[in-house]
Amino acid sequence: MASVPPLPPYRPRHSDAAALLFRSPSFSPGVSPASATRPPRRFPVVASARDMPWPHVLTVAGSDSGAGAGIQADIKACAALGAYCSSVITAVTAQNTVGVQGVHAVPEEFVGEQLRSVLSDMSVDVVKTGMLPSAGVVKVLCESLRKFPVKALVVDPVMVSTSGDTLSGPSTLATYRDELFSVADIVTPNVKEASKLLGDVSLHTISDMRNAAESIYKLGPKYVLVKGGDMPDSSDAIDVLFDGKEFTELRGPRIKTRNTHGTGCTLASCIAAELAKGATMLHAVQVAKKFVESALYHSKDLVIGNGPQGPFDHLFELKSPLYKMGSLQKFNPDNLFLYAVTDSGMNKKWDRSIKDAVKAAIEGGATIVQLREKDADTREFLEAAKACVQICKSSGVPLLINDRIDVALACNADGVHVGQSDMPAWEVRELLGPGKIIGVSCKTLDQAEQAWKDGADYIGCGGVFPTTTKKNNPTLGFEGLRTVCLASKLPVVAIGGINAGNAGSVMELGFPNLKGVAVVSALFDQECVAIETRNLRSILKNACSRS
Ligand SMILES: Cc1ncc(COP(=O)(O)OP(=O)(O)O)c(N)n1
Ligand SMILES: Cc1nc(C(=O)O)sc1CCOP(=O)(O)O
Ligand SMILES: [Mg+2]
Repeated sequence: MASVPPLPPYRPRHSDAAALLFRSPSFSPGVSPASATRPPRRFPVVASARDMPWPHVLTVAGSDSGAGAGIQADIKACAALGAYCSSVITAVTAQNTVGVQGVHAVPEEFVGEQLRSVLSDMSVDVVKTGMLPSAGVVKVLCESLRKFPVKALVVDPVMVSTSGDTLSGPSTLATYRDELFSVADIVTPNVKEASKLLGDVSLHTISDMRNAAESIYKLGPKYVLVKGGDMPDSSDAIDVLFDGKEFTELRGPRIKTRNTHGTGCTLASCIAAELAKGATMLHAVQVAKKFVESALYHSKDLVIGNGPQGPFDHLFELKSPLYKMGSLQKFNPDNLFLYAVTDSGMNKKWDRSIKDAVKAAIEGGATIVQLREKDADTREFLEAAKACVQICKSSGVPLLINDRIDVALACNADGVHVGQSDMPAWEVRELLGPGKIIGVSCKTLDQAEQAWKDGADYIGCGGVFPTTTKKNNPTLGFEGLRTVCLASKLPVVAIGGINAGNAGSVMELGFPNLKGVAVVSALFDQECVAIETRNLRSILKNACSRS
């Protein structure tokens, strides 16, 4: 795989932001010198700490002196995702970027005592396990969980470190399988661990991973996630999630870096943090995977230690203070089904506000909305965008902003759509963080490949038909759309000249990743937006049932 584009040189942006917020020791909100001519800014009154739930993960794992993995990684991962993380230490390891030099197990009784201290006092939502060095420790943990039940148990079956060192022996393996898996909500082995758990079966393909997930599922957990990050022959990092009925393949680009120490611990801790926040398992796994991918990406050139495996930066967000991880929206490609793109000229022509246009499109069944307001004033646009964020949020419809990353950040939209002459998608990802939706316009297979590498979530491909809405837009036709769909690893939405008369023929093309159509004039250059949207939606549904 070609390498991802280089990051720009490190700029301590957080210190700029801090400088703005905390100008001087005497700074107090609303009376900074710069605000002398502005009305004082009011900060919301925060509820007392007792009133605020704090999602709580307890990690039961080993300490890593190098702090890339183990307890240290778990605490950093949970903190990054906004969960509190308490810790029960099962072993103290001497390790660094070269490998594990020594392991000193904590006596089982003392593991029990730590568990009792935390579980009897603090309201733990989710327990996450890492290194459990002996069968005795597994038993002590199971006993504690019977006494102090929690909402979910995430088991990362750490048996071999990424450097290849054994962290728990064969007798522990049997206890793991017999006692811990049956009470686990999810077990997250990598391929090496899955192979060990199943008696050293060899795992080389996705189909092997699926079979392994199915076999481990039979040992009792509600979900199994077999992680393919170590599979050598793929340019993507593919994980397989199995819930006893369905397999979900989670795909991400493989980030080329030596700094991968602690990815397993981090992924499991992120899953635990999201579950503690109330996420579904699929959402938790998706967020966790995206988090690890982003952390690796942002840390790929960092240097700590001389060994082959370095740690990565869990708190990379601190360098990009604009990230809003707290508002992570799960992107569902099915949202692209009926994509309504607004147009300021058309709104003016029909004497409608942006807000009314969006309301009507949602009423008619639009599944995602993009504000494409090319000639609105920035202030007017931002006000309208903020109102639309509220409308869309209350209907569960994602709202994206065309071109304007600044507006998207200011109104906390769900994401942006950019084209080939706008800010590159990887820069957009840098600014928006891993949780936002990014769409990129692509007309060629190279552009589609680049969009994937840049971390986009979907591509818009067109013009499928001639359009008067976008000037000088080349028409690709069905053949061009087909070429891009076949090359794209991302879901695709078709755009350009699509209307009630031809939308059915687009959907009937039936390319698996062609998820819907994006439309401007057929919805917004019309007298009744809601009626046109409803009509188009039913045409699309009929076409899908035919193809
Ligand atoms: C869904 C979708 N696809 C393509 C575009 C076009 O974006 P871009 O090429 O940046 O052109 P402008 O919209 O900025 O004129 C889109 N907006 N939405
Ligand atoms: C905004 C846009 N992007 C296109 C592309 O090909 O990338 S075509 C287009 C305009 C689509 O408007 P209408 O639905 O009115 O034809
Ligand atoms: Mg653009």
